[in-house]
This record gives sequence, structure tokens and C-alpha cells, in this order.
Amino acid sequence: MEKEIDSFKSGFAALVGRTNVGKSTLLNRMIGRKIAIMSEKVQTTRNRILCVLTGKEYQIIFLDTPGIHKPKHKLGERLVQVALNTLNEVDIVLFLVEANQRPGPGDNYLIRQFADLSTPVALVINKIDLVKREELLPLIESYSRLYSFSEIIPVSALSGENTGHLLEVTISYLPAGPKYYPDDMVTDRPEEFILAELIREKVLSHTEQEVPHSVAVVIEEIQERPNNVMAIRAVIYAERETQKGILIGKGGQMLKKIGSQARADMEKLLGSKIYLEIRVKTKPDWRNKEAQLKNLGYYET
Ligand SMILES: Nc1nc2c(ncn2[C@@H]2O[C@H](COP(=O)(O)OP(=O)(O)OP(=O)(O)O)[C@@H](O)[C@H]2O)c(=O)[nH]1
Repeated sequence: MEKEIDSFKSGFAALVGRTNVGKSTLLNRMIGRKIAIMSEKVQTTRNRILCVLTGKEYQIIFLDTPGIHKPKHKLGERLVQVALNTLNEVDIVLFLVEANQRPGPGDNYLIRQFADLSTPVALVINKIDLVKREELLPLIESYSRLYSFSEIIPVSALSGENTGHLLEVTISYLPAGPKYYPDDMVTDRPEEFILAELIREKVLSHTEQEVPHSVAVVIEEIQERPNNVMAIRAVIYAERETQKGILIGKGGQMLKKIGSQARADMEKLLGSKIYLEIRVKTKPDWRNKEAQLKNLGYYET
């Protein structure tokens, strides 16, 4: 195909993969800025995060789909649906797997969803820094037996190895198109979402067991004040009183820690001085109540 230097290319790329394969890390690596939430614990990306990467001749809109997994409750079902709908709307699906793991039931489940897709799917083998080169070939072979991938690209999101190539390949799948977003636009998620995710990230990294996944964060108010100051009010919703207690901590210590670390990240991201006020409330069993899910912003149209 002849390269059309004059034409601008733009389109959508969906990042798909089991939880913890490194989607957020890869997205952040490609965008060059901390947008997606990162955590050691699984299932942290609940919402679809959209990032925009604009180059001289291209614009890629990345959709970071929520970790697809077998749904256990209503929130889970909804997440799977959102993720699958996304795949039909994009120009390329980047299917992320880990170099240090054989294809498992989670991957098979995802690959089965690809069967009805007309979108090209690229197999992106992440975390190649964790394995020896010679281990890659058998892994590629076993994935190739499961699906006919349009591309196979080994990368390390952590070190950045081969992520430039991944970028080039992604661009090659974009159609000629307009610049949808201004150059300086990195994400079209409402600011609230990213701010809430920064708080939830701190909750996840400081709490254990059943607390993290039953927590939702809502930004109630963002107020711009003089001298580049922003005042932000947030609520952390827990399912039970005991969890609320853990989140507040002895003498408010835990909440203080969560707050000051989230604030530091917010200041970095927004370049403003931040006044952050966080309260903790309980909303019993919110995960199974559709109306409450809607209130908490988990339903997208
Ligand atoms: N060694 C190594 N670790 C990586 C690499 N990419 C990501 N990780 C680590 O893998 C873990 C999960 O990464 P995330 O980016 O949070 O994964 P995710 O797929 O977004 O996870 P969810 O949000 O749960 O879907 C983190 O501890 C990352 O530091 C890589 O290329 N090499």
C-alpha cells in the first residue's frame, strides 16, 4: 500500500486483556502521563478510560476496556457488556497477555468473544522483561492455535521495549480521518472520573481483603478558587460499617494517608494547589442495586 503522507489518520484502539496484564501501564507508557489507575490488585479498571494520543500525522483514541471476567454480580455483567460493545466500534483491538503465563481460562474466555468480531485483533505479549527470548516462540505458537491474530507484538510496558513498534502498528490500522480532539487533550473523561480514580487507587494500595472492591469514589464538587487553587470534595462509599471504620482508621490516620497521597497526585496532574476533603459513607450492598450503580456513574450509554 502506498503511504499517504499528506493524509491525517485517526481512529480507535481498544486495550483488552485479563486483569493485571498491564493495560494501565501500557496506556500510561504510550500517553506518557499518569492517567489510568495502577495497582497490584486485580480488577482496578472499572470504567472505560479514554485517552487521546496525537502525533503529527495521527490521532489514536485509546479505549481502556474494563477487565473482562466472568460476571459474579450485576456490576460485573454490566462491565462485560460495556467492554464487548467497545470492541465492535474500534479500528483495532489490542489483546494484551502476559509473557510469563500460558493461555489460561481467562484468555480463552476473551478469545471466544473475538469470534464474532470483524475488527482486527493484535496479540500484544506484555512483560517480556520477565522471560527469556526462547520462551516467547512456544507462547506465540500456543496463542496462534487459538485465534488468527492480525499482528503479534511482544512488548514490555514497564521498560518501554518495543512499545514504539506497537504504536506504529496501531497507527497503520487507522483510517484517514479528522483530528477529533485538540492536540493538548489527553482524555475526554470528565475530570471527576480521573480524580475519583486517583483516590480509589490509594484506597486499593492501603487496604486489604474485601475492602477494595466494595469501594466506590464520587467527586461531589470541584471549585476553582483564585491563585490556581482547586477545592475538591469527595466521598468514599463503603458497603459496611466495618469497612468504613477501616477506611477512616484509628484517629483518622488511614483517611489522612489516602487523602494526602491522592492530593499529591492531583496536584501533579492538574498543576494546581488542591484542597481535598474526603468523607467516608456507607451504602449497603451497592454493587447489586442498579439505581445506585447509576448514581455512582457506572452506567454509560
Ligand atoms: N515486569 C513487568 N511488569 C509489568 C509490566 N506491565 C505492567 N506490569 C505490572 O503488572 C501489574 C499490573 O499492571 P496494570 O497496568 O495495573 O494492569 P491492568 O491490566 O491495567 O490491570 P486492571 O486495571 O486490573 O485491569 C503492575 O504491578 C505493573 O507494574 C511489564 O511490562 N513488565
